[in-house]
Amino acid sequence: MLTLLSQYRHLKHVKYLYRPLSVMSSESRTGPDDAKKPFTDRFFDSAANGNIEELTHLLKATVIVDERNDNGWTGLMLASRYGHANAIKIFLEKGCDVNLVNKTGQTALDIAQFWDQSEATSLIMDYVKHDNPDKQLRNFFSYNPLLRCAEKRKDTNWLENKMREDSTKYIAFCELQPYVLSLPDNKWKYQIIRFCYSDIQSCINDKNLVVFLGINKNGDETEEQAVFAIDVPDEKKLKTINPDGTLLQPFPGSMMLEPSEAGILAEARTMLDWLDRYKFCATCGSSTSVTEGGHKRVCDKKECKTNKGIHNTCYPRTDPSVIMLVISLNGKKCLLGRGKRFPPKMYSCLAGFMEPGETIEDTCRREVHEESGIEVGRVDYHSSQPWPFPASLMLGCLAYAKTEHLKVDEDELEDARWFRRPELVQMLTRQHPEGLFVPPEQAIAHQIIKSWVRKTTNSNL
Ligand SMILES: NC(=O)c1ccc[n+]([C@@H]2O[C@H](COP(=O)([O-])OP(=O)(O)OC[C@H]3O[C@@H](n4cnc5c(N)ncnc54)[C@H](O)[C@@H]3O)[C@@H](O)[C@H]2O)c1
Ligand SMILES: [Mg+2]
Ligand SMILES: [Mg+2]
Ligand SMILES: [Mg+2]
Ligand SMILES: [Zn+2]
Repeated sequence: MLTLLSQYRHLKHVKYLYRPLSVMSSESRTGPDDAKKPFTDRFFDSAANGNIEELTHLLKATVIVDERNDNGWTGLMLASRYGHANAIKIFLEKGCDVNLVNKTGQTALDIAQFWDQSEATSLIMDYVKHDNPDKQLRNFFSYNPLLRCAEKRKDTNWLENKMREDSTKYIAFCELQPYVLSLPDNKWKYQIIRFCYSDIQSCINDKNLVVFLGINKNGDETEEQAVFAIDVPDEKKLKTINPDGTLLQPFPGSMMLEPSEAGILAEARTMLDWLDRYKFCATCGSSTSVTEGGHKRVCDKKECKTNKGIHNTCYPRTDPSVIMLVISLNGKKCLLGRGKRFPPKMYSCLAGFMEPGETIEDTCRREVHEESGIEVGRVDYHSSQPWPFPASLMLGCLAYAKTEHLKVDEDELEDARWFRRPELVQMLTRQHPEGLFVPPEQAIAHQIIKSWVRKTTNSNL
């Protein structure tokens, strides 16, 4: 507590550091000349000054809601710094990204709290709470809005009726790529197309893989709108039903889906992949039949061991993997590596699959040691993320190093390095002088790195 207080006292003296340059200059530059200023300057000034009329006008034009100034500040951050509630409401209504950090690693919420802007703080907190009622960090691919209704999977009549109901929706995949509409003017660029039974009927036959994904929570409750995923191997069939659609590549395509769409994709893609690749009984090699709305495969050979009792080989698989940010002995540096297949200049957290009989903590220690030679002591859990390529569950951790000397496993990594906090901020905000960067915000690696950077905002690193 004492340390926290002394840190805070120290910071009170350096508050001026957070004063954005564009605001300082704007104070002497109001009046008729304003219209001549570059668009982005006017945008940042109107956010900082709470000029609602100008802000609304500019946001209708070319300025995008998450535009950043030279210090990495967004309009929301500036409005939060000066407590302009109405400007904050506009940014939130426009779907701005509340998670972005500026060059000093602060989010708009951090800034509002730091400057004691109580209305701004509660507006952003309410927004985050609404978006995420349990207030825990949620990662991309985890926002599946469907109620899975596992109890309905065994009700064959219910499922068969649901498949044919008018309100039921189908999302279609071809080679594990969803059939989507492109939304060029949106922040999220693609939407998965929903087909009705009458649209897709011609594609359903005995051979098609179909999975019951769940019930749409937002639909009319009396209607119980069911959602299914269907594999349609022939793209041309989909084109005849809806010529405006296209197939979405996993990278970077699926990262450009609206988060709830990406959540549905995470369930559907892993399920269809499993159904397609696990056609035979793992115990006796016989063919299997799909049951329980696509969530189970049962061996066709009656006498097979798997038909007595419950066997995990009948159910879809999920492969737990750890992903960890290793923090140096003195707490000032973090370890990132470059996988051999990464895009040039990208560095990320080390990661690896869990082995049978291991704890999460021990997997972190083993994988870090294998890949970098570093010994890890304490491991803290951070958050998790479904990673449907094809069936990983990423378990994100912070791992505290006991040693510093690197011995990189050249079979897996091209490079691994210790990075200091200022460099990580540059990499997160894509302002690194050598062009180095970390994965995008949709990846859990980005969120773990960002949360360490945020946690250490007030320290002298
Ligand atoms: N979401 C993210 O931010 C993020 C970032 C990095 C890695 N990942 C994912 O983490 C996962 C694990 O990382 P990694 O590849 O470094 O693991 P890793 O370090 O354990 O090395 C991969 C090797 O592990 C072996 N392996 C053991 N179990 C496996 C399984 N179930 N599936 C495939 N290979 C298995 C294979 O020999 C493979 O070549 C990958 O799926 C990767 O896509 C996600
Ligand atoms: Mg690895
Ligand atoms: Mg490894
Ligand atoms: Mg491994
Ligand atoms: Zn069998």
